[in-house]
This record gives sequence, C-alpha cells and structure tokens, in this order.
Amino acid sequence: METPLGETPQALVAHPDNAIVWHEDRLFLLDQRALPAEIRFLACQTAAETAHAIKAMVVRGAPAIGVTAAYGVVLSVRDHFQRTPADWRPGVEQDLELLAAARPTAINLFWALERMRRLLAALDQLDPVPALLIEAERIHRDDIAANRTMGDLGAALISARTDVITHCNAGALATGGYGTALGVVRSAHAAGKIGRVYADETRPWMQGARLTAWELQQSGIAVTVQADNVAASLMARGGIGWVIVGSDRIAANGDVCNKIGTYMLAVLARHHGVRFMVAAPTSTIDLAVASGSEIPIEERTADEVLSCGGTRLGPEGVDAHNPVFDVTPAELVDVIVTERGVIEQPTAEKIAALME
Ligand SMILES: CSC[C@H]1O[C@H](OP(=O)(O)O)[C@H](O)[C@@H]1O
Repeated sequence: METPLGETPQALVAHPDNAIVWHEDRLFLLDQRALPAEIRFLACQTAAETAHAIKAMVVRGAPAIGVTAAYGVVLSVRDHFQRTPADWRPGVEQDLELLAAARPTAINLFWALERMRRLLAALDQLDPVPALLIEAERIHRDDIAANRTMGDLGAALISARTDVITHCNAGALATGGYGTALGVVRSAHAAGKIGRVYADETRPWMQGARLTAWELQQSGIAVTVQADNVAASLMARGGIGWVIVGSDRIAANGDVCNKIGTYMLAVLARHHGVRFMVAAPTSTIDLAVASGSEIPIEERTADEVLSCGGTRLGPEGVDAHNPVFDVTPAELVDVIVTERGVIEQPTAEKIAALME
C-alpha cells in the first residue's frame, strides 16, 4: 500500500502540474481521490504500490497512467536488481504484468510499459536503473511537451471567444502536466478565446466537479460545474462553441474511447451545431484496434454509482451498472488534435497518414 507522507518534502508543491513527482528515489503521487478537499501526496516505493495507485485511481487519466507506470518499472528494476543483481529480470517481468493489469482501457499504460520493456531488452550494462530512470523522465517530459503543442494547435482552431463544455478531467492531473483538453483550454484562454468553461461533474467519480474545477480555478479560468444532464439544454440555449475532451484510446479508424458520457455529448453537439474536439497525444492512438468496438471498456464497482462522497445513496441489495468509458464514433468527431498535427473529420486513412 502506498505510504502516506508525514512531512511533505518542499519539492512536492500542490499544483495540478505536479501530480507525479520523482523525488529522492521515490515516486510521489498527488492523491486525486482526495482532491480538492484534501491535498496529500502518497509515496510509491515498489511496482506493486504503483500498480495499486493506478487501479485505486490515486492517479488517473491515460497519459498520467502511462507516465506513472514508467516510473513503476524503474522502482521494480531497482528493487529486483538490489535483491538479485545476477538474476533480476524474472521478477521485473512479473511486475510488468502487475502494472499492465492495473486498468484495461487507457492505451498509454501499455504504450509506456512496452517502451520501457524495449529498453530493458536492450540493456546489458551492470546497473540498469539509471538508464531506465532517464527513459521514464523522458516519457514524462515528452508528454508535457506534447500537451503544450496540442494546446497551441487546438487553440488556433477556436476562431472567436466562446464558452466551451468539457467532460471528466483531461487536464494536468490526467497527464504528465499541462493537460490535453484542458491544455487547449489553457492555451485558448491565454489567447483571450475562452469565456467560461462548463465542466460536467462526471458521475460517478466526479472528475469534473472535483478535479477540472480545481485545475481551472488554479489557472484563473472561469469554470461552472454542471450536472451531467445539463449539457443538452445548455447547448440549446446557444453560446457554446465547442465541446473539448480528452481520450483514453483512439482506434485506427478514429473512433474515440473516453469517459462515460462523452458519446452522449458528441451526439448532442452534432445536433446543436457545436464543434467536437478531441485532444490526445499520439501515444493514445492504438493502430492495433481497427475500431472502437474492439476497445476493452473498464467496469468498476456498483458502489461507485450507488454512493457519492462516501455516502450510500441507493438501497442495499440493488445492483448498478458502471462502465466508466464509452466510444464516440469517428463521424461525430469534428477534429482530433495531436502533437503531430490536427485531423479534421478523422478517418482510418488520415490516422494512418498521421502515424507514419
Ligand atoms: C487526458 S486523458 C484523461 C481521460 O482519462 C479519464 O478517465 P479516468 O479518470 O477514469 O482515468 C477520462 O476518460 C479522461 O478524458
């Protein structure tokens, strides 16, 4: 289990861009289960603790999960190399499986593990840890750079000041920093193009009400939280120029898997003439799945639906259905923004050309 901190080191400043910190040979995670009511970092010292932190959603969001898993591999190799320097690889392989089993949908988890696995296979120097830490830090740094590039590319698509709707949290907390959908919002806001952000609360885990609202408040961006069923009438009222969301996995044909409720927003946006933007790094594109129907959708516990903030809402004995992602067909996506460029009206051909 992760180690709650006694004295938080000065390097651990509580800011959305500081959700994942490698400090003094330990991995510190801003506990997103407690935000914004409580600011607390948890320290992970093993791959098992890191895997648990991902599964328990201490850290969540596709790119953030990938970055965290990469550091989890560093913890694993250091652990096994120290214990059995002559035969550390079997134990690390078991830890890689443990990390891969933490959550099934966000492709960045598997992308990051595969990148670390490739380096592991190539390493033959005596102590592998330094090279692996450099790679994990590179994955982290590259994700932030990608988000900043996407922020500017997405902001350029917003032609005039407007209000926007976002869903869940695709901000700095969900990435290595800066954010994907909220990275576009931050860059567009800096250019004077964002009036107000309407953040869907995003039942049942409330990423929007808790995390997106906190992030945008920290960035000085006007944010209004709304129940998940308000978006239709808000779009009908007018004034919403864009729906801007992130993604956990994009299929080869441009179908977008994202937090449950995204598909509903895409249908509403198309009906109301609101443009629908998905911001995601190319590490979220999975060419191995032809369409969204092949993407595994994580189901979490019924209790997450039948309770809120620790208070039981539903009667005992009643079941609940809790798929935490859905798939938006490519034809409902106006634009996908990646760090390599923008795809209008995504198709398999356009995705393939981008990924060449
Ligand atoms: C920038 S990816 C964020 C993405 O991840 C969220 O899911 P979860 O909070 O369950 O990890 C949601 O789908 C966001 O759009």
